[in-house]
Amino acid sequence: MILDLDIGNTLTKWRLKDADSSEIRSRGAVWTREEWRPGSDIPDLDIVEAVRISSVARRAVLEETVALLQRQVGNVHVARSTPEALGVANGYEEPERLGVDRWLGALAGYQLAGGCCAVDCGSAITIDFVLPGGRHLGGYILPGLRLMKESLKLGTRNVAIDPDSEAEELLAPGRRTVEAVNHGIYMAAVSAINRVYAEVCDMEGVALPLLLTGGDARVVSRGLQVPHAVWPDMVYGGLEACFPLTAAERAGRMSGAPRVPPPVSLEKIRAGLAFSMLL
Ligand SMILES: Nc1ncnc2c1ncn2[C@@H]1O[C@H](COP(=O)(O)OP(=O)(O)OP(=O)(O)O)[C@@H](O)[C@H]1O
Ligand SMILES: CC(C)(CO)[C@@H](O)C(=O)NCCC(=O)O
Ligand SMILES: [K+]
Repeated sequence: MILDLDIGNTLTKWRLKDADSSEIRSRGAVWTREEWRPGSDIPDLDIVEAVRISSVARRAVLEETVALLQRQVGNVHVARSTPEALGVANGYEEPERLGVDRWLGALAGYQLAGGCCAVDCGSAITIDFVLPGGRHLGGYILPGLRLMKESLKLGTRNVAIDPDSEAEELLAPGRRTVEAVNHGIYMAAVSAINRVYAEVCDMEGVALPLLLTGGDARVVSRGLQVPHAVWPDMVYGGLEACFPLTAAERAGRMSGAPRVPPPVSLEKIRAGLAFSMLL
C-alpha cells in the first residue's frame, strides 16, 4: 500500500492506495499534530510500503512525521516547491516559498488540462494560474469560508454553511444574522473566484480550464458561473505526478481525475467582465 498524506494547517488528510491495482482502499482526515498514532490516527504502517507527503504545517510537524514514518517505512517522499517541475515554471520570486499544496495542485492541473486555474477551497482559498506552455503566474490567497466566519464575532461561528444548500439560497439576502453571515461569506468567496478567473484570463488573453479542490469545493462549485471541474484528489494528483509509483501513475494517470469541461470562449469571459464593471 502507498500512504499519501496531505498535511494542512488544521486538517491532515490521508489515503491508502493499492500499489498493484492503483485503487484507493481507504481515506480519512484527522487534526494536524506533531505526534501520530499509526493504527488509530493514520493507518497501520505494517501494510505501507511507501509514503508521499505534502505538508504546509509547521516545520516541527513535518520533521516528526518523517522521523516516525522513516522508522517503519523506508520509502518516504516529501514534496517541495521547486523553480521548475513537470514542465511548469514556478512564478514565485522565491519558488520554495510557494505553499507546496498549491504547487502540487498547479502541477496536477497542468498535467490534466494543460494551462489551468487551480482553486483550493480549504482553510484558505488559494487561486493559482498556469498558462498553456507551463508558466505559473503566481496567485491569490484569501481566507476560507470557515476562517471568514470565525473572524466575525457575531455568535454564528458554530453554524456552518450547509454543504448541500442550493447556490440561489446562499446568494439571497440573509434575514437572520446567521444567514446574513453565511450568505455574505459565500458571496465573497464565489465572486472573488469568478472575478479573479475572468481578470487573469482577460489579462493573459486565454480562456483557461478551471479546477476546484478542498473541503468547500462542492458548495463553492454550485455558485460559479463558468464551466469547471471538482477534483477532490488534486493535491494527491500532484504527489502521483511527482513521485509515480504504480504502473498507472507511470503512464501519467492520476486517481479520480475528472473530465474537464472546455472553458467558455475568451469573448464571453470578457463580455461578462465588461458587464460587471458597468454595474
Ligand atoms: N471536519 C471538518 N473540519 C473542519 N473543516 C471542515 C470539515 N469538513 C469540512 N470542512 C470545511 O472544509 C474547509 C477546510 O477544507 P480543507 O479540509 O480542504 O482544509 P485545508 O485547506 O486542507 O486545511 P488546512 O488548513 O488544514 O490545509 C473548511 O472551511 C470547512 O468549511
Ligand atoms: C496558503 C496555504 C495556507 C494554503 O494551504 C499554504 O499554501 C501555505 O502555507 N502557503 C505558503 C504561503 C504561500 O503560498 O505564499
Ligand atoms: K489545503
